[in-house]
Amino acid sequence: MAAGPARRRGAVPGAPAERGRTERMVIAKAWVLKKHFDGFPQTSDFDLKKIELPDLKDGELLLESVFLSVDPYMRPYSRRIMKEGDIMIGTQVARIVESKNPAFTVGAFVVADRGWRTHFISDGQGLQLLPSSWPESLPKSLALGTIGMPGLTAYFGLLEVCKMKPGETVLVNAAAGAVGSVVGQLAKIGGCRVVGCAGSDDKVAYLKKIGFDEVFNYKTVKSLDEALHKASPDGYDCFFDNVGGEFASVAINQMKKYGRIAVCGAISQYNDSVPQKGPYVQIPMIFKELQMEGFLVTRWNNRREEGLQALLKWVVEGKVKCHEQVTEGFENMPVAFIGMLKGENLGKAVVKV
Ligand SMILES: NC(=O)C1=CN([C@@H]2O[C@H](COP(=O)(O)OP(=O)(O)OC[C@H]3O[C@@H](n4cnc5c(N)ncnc54)[C@H](OP(=O)(O)O)[C@@H]3O)[C@@H](O)[C@H]2O)C=CC1
Ligand SMILES: CCCCCCC/C=C/C=O
Repeated sequence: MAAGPARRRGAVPGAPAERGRTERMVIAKAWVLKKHFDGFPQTSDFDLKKIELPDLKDGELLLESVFLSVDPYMRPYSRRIMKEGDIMIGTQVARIVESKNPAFTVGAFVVADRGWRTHFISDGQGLQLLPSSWPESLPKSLALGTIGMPGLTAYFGLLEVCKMKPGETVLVNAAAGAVGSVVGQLAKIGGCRVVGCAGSDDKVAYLKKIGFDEVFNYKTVKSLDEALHKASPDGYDCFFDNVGGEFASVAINQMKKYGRIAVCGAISQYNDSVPQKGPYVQIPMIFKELQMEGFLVTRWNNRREEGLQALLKWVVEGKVKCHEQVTEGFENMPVAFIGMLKGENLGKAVVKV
């Protein structure tokens, strides 16, 4: 790893999860969506609840979350799949603390998809054990980032959607984030020239350190169009778009003929109450004969192991560097989520319970 985890300044260390134990009674804490987000999420949109967990039945296990992920998709998905009062969606690295299921050993770590909660009971379905070759020295939180869903998004988006080839020029925005930082490093491994854009000078410095060829702060350049042109006067073969909106509208005009655009995310639009209007993509698409493809990482669920093994190997070999923005304390989940949407994270934003 290039750098150790960054601790959010001013974060309140989390109190240990409450265990009102009589025999095995566990009281889980969970964050629920109190009110659907309207514009930018507010801490008042969330409520912290306590849930008493029942005793384990045969075949079940009790898990405690150790790290939880805060991801941009939670913002648009909340409207699509959640109702007010639901526990916030999300994934965690969790440790098995009790097991009445012979397939799962106490002490093992898994990636689970059980939302913003400190403890939960599972029958084992859907739990993903960390790869057996995971080195003891490697932070398990990386299973939510570089060696997890965001890393897989970079891997499949570049290989299968951008179809990058050695010698090509790749553009990626939100480049210092969980997906973008992996996109740039994989593109370098693949023999490409990489241009990245990020929203602070610290992020720009980090991207240079991990091998990006050209980087700029999109918030301080006078003209995005000029900055993109200066970074690659011949244009771009591949554009891995994490941002959408105005950035994408400008960048599309700098694509080379037959360029490929992987539409991965549109974070600049997730908090809009009123949808943004054009410019529209058709004219550059036609005259540059571009391919533009939206994708969800889940399309390659059947190749998850392949992707994770490749990412783990590159991380262990030091070819892919990782940075994490660790917020301490389950109580700070909403703060960490909102901070990530504001761009406060360098690398993957996670919460340590
Ligand atoms: N299609 C798929 O399957 C998946 C898609 N995604 C998408 O990939 C993108 C990146 O996700 P992830 O790496 O997890 O998140 P990041 O770790 O990159 O965190 C989000 C970053 O987005 C940037 N950002 C926030 N608001 C804006 C804005 N208005 N304009 C430009 N940049 C902004 C900020 O960086 P900065 O300081 O540079 O502005 C912020 O740090 C998201 O759009 C997400 O939805 C993620 C996973 C899977
Ligand atoms: C349970 C994890 C689901 C991950 C799906 C990620 C799709 C992301 C889309 C946009 O951010």
